[in-house]
Amino acid sequence: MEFHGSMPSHDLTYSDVFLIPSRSGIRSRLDVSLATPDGTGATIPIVSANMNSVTGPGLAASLARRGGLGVLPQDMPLQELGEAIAWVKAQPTQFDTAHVLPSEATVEAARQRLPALEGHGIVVMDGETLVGVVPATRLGTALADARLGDLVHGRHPALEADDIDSPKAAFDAMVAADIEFAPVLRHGRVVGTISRKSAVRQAIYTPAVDASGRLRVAAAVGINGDVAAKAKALVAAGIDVLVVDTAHGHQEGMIAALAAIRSLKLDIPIVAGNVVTAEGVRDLAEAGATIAKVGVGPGAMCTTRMMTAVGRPQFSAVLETAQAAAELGVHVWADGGVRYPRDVALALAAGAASVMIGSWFAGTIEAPGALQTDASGRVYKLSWGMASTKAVHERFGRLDPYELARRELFAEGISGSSIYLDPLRPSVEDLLDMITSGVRSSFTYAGASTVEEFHQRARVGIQSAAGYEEGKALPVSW
Ligand SMILES: NC(=O)C1=CN([C@@H]2O[C@H](COP(=O)(O)OP(=O)(O)OC[C@H]3O[C@@H](n4cnc5c(N)ncnc54)[C@H](OP(=O)(O)O)[C@@H]3O)[C@@H](O)[C@H]2O)C=CC1
Ligand SMILES: Nc1nc2c(ncn2[C@@H]2O[C@H](COP(=O)(O)O)[C@@H](O)[C@H]2O)c(=O)[nH]1
Ligand SMILES: [K+]
Repeated sequence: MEFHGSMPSHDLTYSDVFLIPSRSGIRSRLDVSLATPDGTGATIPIVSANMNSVTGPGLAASLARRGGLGVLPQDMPLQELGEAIAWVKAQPTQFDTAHVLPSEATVEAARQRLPALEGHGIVVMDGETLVGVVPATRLGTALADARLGDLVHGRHPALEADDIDSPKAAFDAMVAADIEFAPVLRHGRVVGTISRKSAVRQAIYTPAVDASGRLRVAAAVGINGDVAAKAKALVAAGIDVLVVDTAHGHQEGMIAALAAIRSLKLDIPIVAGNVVTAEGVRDLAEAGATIAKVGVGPGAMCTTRMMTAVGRPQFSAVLETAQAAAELGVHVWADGGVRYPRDVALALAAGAASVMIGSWFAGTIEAPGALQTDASGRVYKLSWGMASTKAVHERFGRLDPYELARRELFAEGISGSSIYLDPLRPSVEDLLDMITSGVRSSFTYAGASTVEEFHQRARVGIQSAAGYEEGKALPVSW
């Protein structure tokens, strides 16, 4: 990356900067590879944050199916983590995971899973028997206490897995049957679902899979307790990447945790953070991390900057740490503060190998937790910071009340935030479409066909607040 003009002496965040187009030999945005060079096997440079409101098994599977990587949070009990990892590994790579409910379930229960929007549906099953399909749009008009079984009318067409020899064949079959969405069967058993959109996605994305062809997944550990034992258990459960995570990653406790993990000689990428300086990256790399997680304070749920003044504008944090990482042959994940596809492009321009997204993904169908509806009918999910009073309470609820009260005093995050689903992009996959199409386009503007080339070729300028404002669309006349 190079600055257009001179490099400023003050630190910059994503809104302060923009990308300048340069002569390009890339003819199509589809000629761009978004695969990350960080050794995680992800085919798009997107990871989901290890936050309880963001990454559960459902989101991790959908993300990996489109080439990204979900990081399960350190707060899940080990047994639950093991089950979540096994569940992700058992999900189809080619088809979507079905939203299954029994015929006795109510419309209300279904509404907590899916918004009443086209392209989605509930597969109604009693045990192994397929009863039928309720398109999600039907949930908008049905009575809340109606049984799903009573909403199944006629036989909704299903697709035979073995008949679908290409995404286009699946798409065409749905057009011919005049449906947006179908269950997929193999030998009479439901093996997943497919929609017109997911058929198109299948042709564009490459799933992130392990050596056995199963979806990849990561999990996080903190720095306290028997870190090595937990890391070992997670690797035995099947994780592909380990994340060692704490607010202040440049501390002796982290170095000791990494030393304990190093002694296990695990053959997977080890991510550690969070840091925002070159020295931080050097110390983590020396202790055994292959990826440094970068970002203190940019997160949407994060109050660290206002509580402590500590942190660093994220563009400069990524730029400095990525330069240090490149010298050491390690990588950087840019963690936090991403609100638009442009932020992902700028994090990659600054040298990040992957970009971690939290709160934006909390407002999706796949995020953990039930959908809620506000007084005006808008659908949202709850989110909260991992250092918030709520998270601390859940993490240490089993402790002695005095110890819990002591820890709650140190909260550095928001406990209750409503993240609204975008009616045009209710699924994490819709957000991935938006992000990756934006970033593919950024790459071609820079004449780059890979993440490494983008690191080399990106030209970044500095803009005023008015410059940033000018870039926004104006949905109403002025
Ligand atoms: N990226 C960011 O900006 C931030 C992210 N977070 C996220 O919140 C979650 C919880 O993290 P965390 O609070 O570190 O909890 P952890 O359970 O990982 O514990 C952190 C350990 O470090 C010690 N410590 C020393 N100084 C600090 C400090 N300034 N802040 C926090 N701990 C410190 C703590 O001791 P003691 O409690 O006795 O002080 C404790 O032993 C993580 O997922 C983390 O990523 C949290 C804050 C900022
Ligand atoms: N200071 C805090 N940081 C937090 C907390 N919970 C999460 N985080 C960090 O934010 C990113 C995600 O950022 P987002 O803008 O995409 O939401 C996450 O990975 C953590 O590093 C918190 O309670 N306090
Ligand atoms: K913030």
